[in-house]
Amino acid sequence: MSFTPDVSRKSGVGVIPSPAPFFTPRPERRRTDSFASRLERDKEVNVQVILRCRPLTEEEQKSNVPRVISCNELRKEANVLHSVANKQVDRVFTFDKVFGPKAQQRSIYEQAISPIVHEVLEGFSCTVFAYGQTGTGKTYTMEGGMRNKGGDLPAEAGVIPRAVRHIFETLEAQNADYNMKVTFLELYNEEVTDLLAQDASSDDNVKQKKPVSLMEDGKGCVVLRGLEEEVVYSANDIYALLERGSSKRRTADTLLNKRSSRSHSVFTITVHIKEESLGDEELIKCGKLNLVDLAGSENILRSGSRDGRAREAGEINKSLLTLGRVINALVEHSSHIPYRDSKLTRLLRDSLGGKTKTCIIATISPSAHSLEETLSTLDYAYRAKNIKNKPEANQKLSKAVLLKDLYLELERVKEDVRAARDRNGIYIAQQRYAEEEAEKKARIERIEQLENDLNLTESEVSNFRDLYMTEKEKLLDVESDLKDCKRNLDSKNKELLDLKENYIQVITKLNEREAIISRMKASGDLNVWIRRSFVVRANGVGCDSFGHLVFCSIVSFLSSSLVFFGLQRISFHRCSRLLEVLSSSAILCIAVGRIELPSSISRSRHFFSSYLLDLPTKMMF
Ligand SMILES: Nc1ncnc2c1ncn2[C@@H]1O[C@H](COP(=O)(O)OP(=O)(O)OP(=O)(O)O)[C@@H](O)[C@H]1O
Repeated sequence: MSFTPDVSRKSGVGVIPSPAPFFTPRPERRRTDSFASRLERDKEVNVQVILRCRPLTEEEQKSNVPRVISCNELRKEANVLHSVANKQVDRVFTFDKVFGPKAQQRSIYEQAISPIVHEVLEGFSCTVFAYGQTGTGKTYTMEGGMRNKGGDLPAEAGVIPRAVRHIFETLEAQNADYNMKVTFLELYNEEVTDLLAQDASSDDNVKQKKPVSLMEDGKGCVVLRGLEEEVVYSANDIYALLERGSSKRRTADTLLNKRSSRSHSVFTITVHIKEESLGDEELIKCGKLNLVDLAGSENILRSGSRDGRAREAGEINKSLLTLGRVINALVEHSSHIPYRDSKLTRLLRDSLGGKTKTCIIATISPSAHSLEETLSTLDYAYRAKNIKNKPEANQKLSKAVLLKDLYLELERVKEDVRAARDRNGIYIAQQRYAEEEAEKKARIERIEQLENDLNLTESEVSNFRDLYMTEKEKLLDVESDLKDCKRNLDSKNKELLDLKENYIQVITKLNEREAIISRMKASGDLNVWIRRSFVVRANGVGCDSFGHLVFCSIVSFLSSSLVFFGLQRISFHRCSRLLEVLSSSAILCIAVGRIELPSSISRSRHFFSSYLLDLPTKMMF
């Protein structure tokens, strides 16, 4: 949470609201980013979530309410176990730290909060906020018992008084040169009021609280115009302010809590600490601790809230619902985070997804009667664990710049005092002042409304931009696919041309072959005649010996082949080659015939005759 209180104590007539000298660093104050700080900026840190389960109240113990929560502090687990009728609930939730009903305020502070306070003293902004159902111990955890009569802290002292003591003790032990301021505000029914402002009316029954306007500077930081900052010099000063502010908080008696807080409260400690000087330049670091006690989420039926109280509870639930929506949007990395939907989320903006280190203390009741609300709190808190913040140390200020600002501030205050003394300022009638104030308020609300609309439009524009970008990406993909297709088509066309060429070649060859075949067919009758004459000589006349067969074959073949080659006009070279083959075949015939004689004569004779008869045809192709 990073909000800037406007420190003008005297808001109203004739007073120029003075800017806070320290809180909004001006551009010229920004120092060149060191490598370390750049690294730091890149660091993302999850929101730390701590679970605290309160003990059963006396009434709950008396009425023997079953306990449904068991906490394992070592394993950082909370187990919800319950069975009613056919319904069985058995769920385990893990958190950064878990504190059971017996956990003491001191151990919670030392284990979970003390390291955060240490970060504040290092110049970071940190937020601790308690969230949970009504009556589960948020105020007890944050405030607890304030102080004993002697000024010591009691055992029930909560996070705020312990943090205050811790800060003072550490700075005193370091003998540090520091200055500390606190603010305390309340957010009730979407109205921010100052809990530290002196009451406008002396009548205790008419407790008019000073309204605070929630605005934004151009850099997204929330500015609280009219919120008083009290300078404090000791822990006791702070306790006194805390007690004063707490007593003004709106509380009510409900069925679930005798002193139920009906508002959200934010207690902020800002500390400026002088650093060891480097050469002539003296630097001042600024740490901020926001301690937030949220109003409890409430089941209106169970809390027994009626009429005004019910409306109040409705407002509380509405703002907590927006907080839930912001958490969901952050966890789901949505493009639009609905911070502007409630003042609570606007106040907590920097603590959720911003530059602040944040710790959420989720408080639950162990009672079976609160099971539904407990499960809701556990789911809520479990989800919040995934929120990432980018903590950044606050800009260090140089002492010279700080002094210049203080002088300017002093001059302004002097002028105001002079004007008041000399009655030299602007004086207007009370009625007119009230009217102008109402007008101003209406204008502020209108601006807020316009800002909301602008935000919505911006989010729509951003959605359209995203859509346009995705469409553009798709178009690029389609274009690249088209290019690939064109390239493929070109290569296929080329292949087709090659195939056509091949086809033409094949057709030409086929035609040539057909021509040869037709020529052969013309000579086919002669072949048949030669074959027949041979068959007559080999089979019909009959060969009385193998020698005779060979002789007949050779003569027959020579004669038929010579006739055939004559017809085919085959070159002499080819003819002589054929003769060579024929003679070697004949010799082979004789050799084979000799081996197989006498039984295989007729078979070999048939074989050789068919083989030799086909040979010229084979040679042709
Ligand atoms: N851990 C605890 N140990 C002892 N008592 C506790 C503890 N937590 C809460 N209580 C007691 O329970 C009661 C309700 O606590 P508290 O008012 O802090 O609840 P709350 O969550 O702030 O409620 P609401 O949202 O209504 O303000 C108080 O009487 C308080 O003392």
